[in-house]
Amino acid sequence: MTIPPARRIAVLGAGLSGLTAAYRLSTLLPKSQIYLLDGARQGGWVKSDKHAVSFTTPAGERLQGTITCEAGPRSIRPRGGPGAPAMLKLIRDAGLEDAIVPIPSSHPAARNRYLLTPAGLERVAPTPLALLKPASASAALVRGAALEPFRRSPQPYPADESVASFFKRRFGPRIAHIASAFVHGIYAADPASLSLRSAFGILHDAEKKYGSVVLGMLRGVATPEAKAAEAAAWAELGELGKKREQWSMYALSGGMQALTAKLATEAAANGVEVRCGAEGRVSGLTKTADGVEIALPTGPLSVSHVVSALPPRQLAGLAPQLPNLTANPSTTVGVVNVVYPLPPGDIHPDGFGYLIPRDDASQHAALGVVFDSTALPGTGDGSLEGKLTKLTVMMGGPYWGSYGGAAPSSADSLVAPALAHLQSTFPVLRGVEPLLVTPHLNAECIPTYAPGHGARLRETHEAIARDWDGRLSVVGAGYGGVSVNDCVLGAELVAGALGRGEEGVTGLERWAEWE
Ligand SMILES: C=Cc1c2[nH]c(c1C)Cc1[nH]c(c(CCC(=O)O)c1C)Cc1[nH]c(c(C)c1CCC(=O)O)Cc1[nH]c(c(C)c1C=C)C2
Repeated sequence: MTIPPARRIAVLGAGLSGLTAAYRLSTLLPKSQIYLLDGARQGGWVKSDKHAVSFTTPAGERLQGTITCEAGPRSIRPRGGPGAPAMLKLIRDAGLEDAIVPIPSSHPAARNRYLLTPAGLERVAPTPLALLKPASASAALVRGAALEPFRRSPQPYPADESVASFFKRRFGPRIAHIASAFVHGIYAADPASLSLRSAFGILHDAEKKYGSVVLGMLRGVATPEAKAAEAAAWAELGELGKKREQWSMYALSGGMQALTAKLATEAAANGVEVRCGAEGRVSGLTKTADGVEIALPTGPLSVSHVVSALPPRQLAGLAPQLPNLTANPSTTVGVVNVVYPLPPGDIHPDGFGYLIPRDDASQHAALGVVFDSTALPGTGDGSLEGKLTKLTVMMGGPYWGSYGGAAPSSADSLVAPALAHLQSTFPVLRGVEPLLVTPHLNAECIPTYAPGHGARLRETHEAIARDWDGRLSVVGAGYGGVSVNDCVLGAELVAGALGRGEEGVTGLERWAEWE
């Protein structure tokens, strides 16, 4: 049964998820009044800062221009689940197709990713040369993969477990240690605190179905229905869907903020009322007979439906009866952009960057380094490209939590350890003055899905459906994935359902049958 589309909808939170929901609702329900409310800045963790720089090259050439540094997400994946076509469709619909900067699969950033081990930087690829070095990480990965199919699975098979326990069980402690680097590079989390099923569900499914991760990956675990749905989503994108097959990732000219800024502009042009900053600070939600009353500094706002794109913990403060919203911690990440007046080739190997397994750079609390100049060419540095080197040091996460330390109180205190870390990896930088150093302390920016997350989402779904009369939906990284694609997908699913006039949309329907 369908009900008439809601007429007054408030979206809480103006990060990527909230902006996507508000923009899409404004296109699907042009006669409805949409509000976008956020007590902080528009854009959330997406922040592309422009900086003017001028410098003299080692050859004596005087250069000046503007460069873009990302404090948050910087690249997008054109594959890997239904979020990928959803993101590309959003970009196209918002009129940003021309801003896409594809990174082809043949590009060094796509081919070369490194691990920093006590022996130095090692390319993650099972090259014959690496395999001849028994101590190399690549050789360990190949050995681990060869032995994995012969390991037994526990009976009964666990409903969920931590990523650390899974890797130790299936591959042994050496590979579990290497895997910590990949967990740092996506979740900035301690593998012992992260749910395998919610973070790397494909590994859980592979072992459960085939008794072996390696066999499962070779045979594939996606259901025919999921494959068909994804193929249809790509087909709907026509030429663009075809073109992306050649890309390993893509970025946006002007940086990721080009997307959030465009969504905000388009939403406002479609009549969305945007209130960000003090006037958008929501202090309470009350269910009424025919909708929801939102407490704002300027007085109550009555709407027929609320879409929360707030972090679950923040929503818990507004709807304390809802279960499980405070079950997951979030991790704080230090992001330090450093720009040197040297060409990238003088500093680092060609590639995307490197990750660091647990403890291998603990004195700097370093998780990894992105080689921005080579990873994201063509995103806004114009004539300075190739003349300077932009690096981003990612720090903190579990080092400021379960690994034992505490988060620093200011972003400025990240500068010294970030520079020391770069100098220890690249001795050529000792004595080179950076052109620019911009530290950011992104407090509680990535949720760590604790084991059992999926089952808790099912309970939250049931509670919203039962207690909110179809008036509340939830979207955002706190629920169904931390990538920008996941954020867009969650918001699109909710906006699409509301746009079709569907009843009782919680945003957590995907977990309704979770076992
Ligand atoms: C070192 C810290 C981090 C780096 N990136 C992130 C952190 C915490 C954040 C991040 N990276 C990825 C995601 C999810 C998906 C997305 O939005 O695209 C998030 C939230 C993607 C990702 N990055 C790496 C891997 C293996 C993945 C998974 C998907 C893929 O293969 O692209 C590796 C990686 N991350 C960082 C570096 C330096 C690095 C590899 C060298 C930085």
